[in-house]
Order: sequence, then C-alpha cells, then structure tokens
Amino acid sequence: MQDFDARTPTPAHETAIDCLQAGVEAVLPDRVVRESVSLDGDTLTVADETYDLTAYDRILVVGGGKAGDGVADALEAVLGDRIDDGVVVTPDPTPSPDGRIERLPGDHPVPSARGVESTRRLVDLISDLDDRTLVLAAITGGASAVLPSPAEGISLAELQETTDSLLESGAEIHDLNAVRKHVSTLKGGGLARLAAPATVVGLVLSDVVGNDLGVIASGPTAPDETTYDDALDVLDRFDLDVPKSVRTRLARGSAGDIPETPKPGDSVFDRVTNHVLADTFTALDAAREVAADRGYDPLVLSSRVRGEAREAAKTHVAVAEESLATGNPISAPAVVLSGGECTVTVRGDGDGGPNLEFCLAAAAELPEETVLASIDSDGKDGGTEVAGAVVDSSTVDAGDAHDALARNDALPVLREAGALVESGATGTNVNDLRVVVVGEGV
Ligand SMILES: O=C(O)C(=O)CO
Repeated sequence: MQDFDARTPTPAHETAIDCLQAGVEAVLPDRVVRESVSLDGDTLTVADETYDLTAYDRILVVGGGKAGDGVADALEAVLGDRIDDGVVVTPDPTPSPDGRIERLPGDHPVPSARGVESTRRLVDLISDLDDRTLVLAAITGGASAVLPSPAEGISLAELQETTDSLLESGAEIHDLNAVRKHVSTLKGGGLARLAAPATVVGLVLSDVVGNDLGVIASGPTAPDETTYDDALDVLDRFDLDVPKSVRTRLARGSAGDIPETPKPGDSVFDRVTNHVLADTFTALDAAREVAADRGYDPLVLSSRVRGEAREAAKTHVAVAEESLATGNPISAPAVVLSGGECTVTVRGDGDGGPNLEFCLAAAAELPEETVLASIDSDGKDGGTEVAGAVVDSSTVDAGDAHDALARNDALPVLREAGALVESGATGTNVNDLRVVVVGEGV
C-alpha cells in the first residue's frame, strides 16, 4: 500500500495522518489473513476453527471485492500447492504469483460487463461440487458490484441503472443490498447454495457497520434475512425509479412465483462457516495505539457512525468543542477516533464522497486547535480517486464550504485548499475512518 499523501503543516496534522495510516495497515488483507489462517500438516486453522484437509480431495479459493487480491495472495502464501484452483474477482487484479488462483477484473461502484464475465467463470468453478471439496471464499466489501451475476430476466444495463439509483438515494447499505440480493444469483447466500454440498469457509473483511454477514458484499455465503417484500419496500421508501424488469422480478418474488434467497436454517448452510477476520474496530484499535504513543489520550467514540455525512460531521465538531470546554468525554490534548459508514443524499452534480463532505462540513465549524481527518479505508471516497481530507478551522471559508456542499461538490474546494489525502487504492476495505486531534500541541 502507498503511504497517505497529505499536507501535514503541524504535528497534529501529522498525528491524524499517522493514525489513519496505521489503521489501514492493520486491516490489509495479507496481514489479517496471515494472523488468522495457518496450516500445520493436514490441519488448516481459520480463526478458532480447524479443518482436517484429509477430508477433502480439492481445495478451491473463490470470492472477491476490493480486498480479494490480498486475501488470495495470503492464502497462496499459507496454503501453497494445497490449493487446486480458484477465481477471485477484484477491481485491479494482479497476476497470481504462482498462478493457482486466477485473478479476474470487476468494477466498482457500478457493475460492468467484464465483472459479469469474470463472475461467470467463478460460477462455473463452483457449480457441481461434491462434499469432498473445500471452498475458501474471500468475502470483502465492494463485491456486490465487483462480482455481479444478474438474475434471469435482468440485463447488465438494467442492473447498472438500478445500482445508480440506489447509490444516489442516500440509502444505507442494508437497504441497498436487500435489493441487490433479490436481483442476483450469487448474493444473498447464492454462492453457498451453488457450492453445496461442498464445505464453504468464508474469510470476511467487514466494511459493514455491525458486521452483518448477510449484508457484507451482499452475503454470498450467508443466510438472507431479507425478502422480496423488503426489496420492494426499499424502492418505495426511497422513491426509486428502477427498470421494469427489476420491479417485475421483485413483484413476482413477492407473489411466490420465484424462489426466495436461502434463509437462516436452510440446509445449504449446513457446511458453511463464516469468519470475520477484520473490521473497522481493528483499524481504530491500531490508530488508538499510535495516538497513545504520541502522548495523546485516545478515545474510540464509535466504529458505527452512520447517517448523512454532513450531519455526522457536526456531531464530531460538537465532541471537539465539549472536550475543549469541559474536558468531556475526554480532556485535551486528545485524539478522538471514529469509524462507520456515512452516506450522502446527492442533490447536486458536483464531485465528492461521504468523507469529503464530512471534512468540508466539519471544516466550516471546527474550533481552533483542532484537526480532523476522514478517509475511506479503500482509498477512494465515493466515486472519487482520493481517500479523503485533513482539515482545520483555517482550511476553508465557511460560506464557500456551504455553497460547495449545496452542490455536493466538496472535492474541488478541498483540493484548492491543499487538504486532500491521497493513497490510491489501498487493497483493503473496512469502513470510513476518522481522527479528530483536539487541543494543546495542535
Ligand atoms: O455490498 C458491498 O459490496 C459493500 O461494499 C458492503 O459490503
């Protein structure tokens, strides 16, 4: 992973960036997998579970998402020639060092034709397996788009249009994926259903607040708690205009004309285990250590912050103000950390993402002696090519900030201010990470 490139004019800016860097490094898939997966003779250990490899004739590695490549690299390093075959689909596939796991391209945030083609190869590999096959499945954020497998009767163009509408609606990921799971064959337990009766072990990097296995990557290896009715409800609640084929499929599913996704207790999950190997808290914990090493009192506010980005920003400003005024919930000098997934309801046609909007909204109100940084751990905020920004009370004029927010155009203002944090794709994906450095020494 490249280092974060950002302007760090004061030690507080530097602390903010170092906390973020450490947070992302702690959730790089190579590190996470090597810490949780090991092989001793014929015994494979994944987290606290062991698998006797003599029970299997074949070991396959499949899956994808933004951290898919790193998981595949690490599995090749741990398992070597015990892996028989594999297909992993990621946005920027790198050739496999030893060619055991095929790396194929897919796209994010909107699914692409090449992603559909790559996913077809994965589906072919896991169709028709027997109970002497072990499937290791890399389940990482972004796979809902990267690994597209449109359901019968839905074209790629219709899936793309539906994805666009969902992304612009401001809907949270649970709602978004309730729809995606019902217009796809691989999501909502579909991978587990296809692979049965093989044993499936999900290696999960969570980018979903609360680690709901049915939501991360739209839950290819997890029971689906949502229904066609829930998906229709999302379309209604967000007043979404989706292609007729999508609405027809959901209505037919709701009427019982199309089978539901597999639910909890379904026998397709009898041989499925999912392990969450890392999440946002893993990253915050590493960031907390850096803050403490630098002499700050660190506080993890929450790894589950969500809601409209500009509103969540005000809450973080309020926490900084309280810390400076009364020493609550922590006395300055302090580092307040949070994570989660904020959303943006798009009303303008500017450039930005949740973290950039978060930073811009915060910058307009931050007290002096406070530095705030917010990034998407995958290195690309929303549809932009930048991770996020680092701001203080002098970064922008409040009026300019409000104008830009009204157009959803945070990126140019923050670029002009020299406030961007850039890293390129980090090769991992948990949630958004935020650092507020408050008080003395800033
Ligand atoms: O659904 C996805 O792909 C997400 O990014 C959430 O895991």
